[in-house]
Amino acid sequence: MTTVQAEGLSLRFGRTTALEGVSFALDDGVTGLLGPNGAGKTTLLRILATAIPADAGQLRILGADPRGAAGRLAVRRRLGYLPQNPGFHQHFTAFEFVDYIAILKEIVDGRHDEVRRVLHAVGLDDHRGKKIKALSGGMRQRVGLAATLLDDPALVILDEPTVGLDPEQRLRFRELIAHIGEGRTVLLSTHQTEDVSTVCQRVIVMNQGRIRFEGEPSALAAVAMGRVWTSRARADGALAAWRTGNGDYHNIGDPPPDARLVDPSIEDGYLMLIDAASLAGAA
Ligand SMILES: Nc1ncnc2c1ncn2[C@@H]1O[C@H](COP(=O)(O)OP(=O)(O)OP(=O)(O)O)[C@@H](O)[C@H]1O
Repeated sequence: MTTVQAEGLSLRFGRTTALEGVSFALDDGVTGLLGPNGAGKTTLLRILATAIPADAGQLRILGADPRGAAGRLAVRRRLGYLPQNPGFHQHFTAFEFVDYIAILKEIVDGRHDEVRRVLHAVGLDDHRGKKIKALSGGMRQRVGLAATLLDDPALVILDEPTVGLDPEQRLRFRELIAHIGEGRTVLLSTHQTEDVSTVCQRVIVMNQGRIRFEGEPSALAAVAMGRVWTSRARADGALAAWRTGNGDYHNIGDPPPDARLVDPSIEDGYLMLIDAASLAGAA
């Protein structure tokens, strides 16, 4: 069974169209959700997490329709959601925070064992007695991730969990996400194309409330095939160009006839997909 099936989801906040006709399907494995600021990623995740309803469209999550109270409850029982700002209680220990979420989730039998299990799963055995305020950003994110894993959810929704982490913490966090994606459905919102290339089997790109791409990461890179080249000097007419470590310029756009074409990356494909204004901003 497809975990998530969305058809034509739309949502407006006053005059702002946050989502417009969004359709996609999610299955087991990790799917990355990429898009610039304001693309509609968080709004979409909140709808999938049943925190807010869409104005229009059809949605089935784990076979249930979240428009009705019974459907919402069925989804929530099998869902793990890590919002952008999980609202950690700074004076709680890691154990107390996850236990608090376990209480809210109405886990009754073996609750403390379950809290220990998820803290172990994210590598926090040695830190569970530490106060949240004393943990590093990466460890704090792991506490949040532990809470999303309570009761072994079938669908895990993570909103920009790698923001603010240093490279090593990001690497460790990616390893955890890859592991979590084995045998369940994970939707990972991110600004980092590297998150997508390292752990995602599929990727969705959003911009201005619409889906611009859905497919495998390699297919996202292929969007820029024949449109990426290097040059000694900044190329005229490139949509985006930046100087690389060896002093050459990396250019995206319509190449001149004698251009030294290079294989595009996922980032190149992503930049090709979003609009010219965003490309100018990225240059
Ligand atoms: N509660 C709200 N009230 C009014 N407008 C909102 C609300 N939530 C989101 N929006 C607007 O909807 C659009 C989509 O916002 P959203 O937060 O979903 O984007 P995003 O892709 O998650 O951005 P970011 O990467 O910056 O987190 C934006 O224009 C935003 O200002």
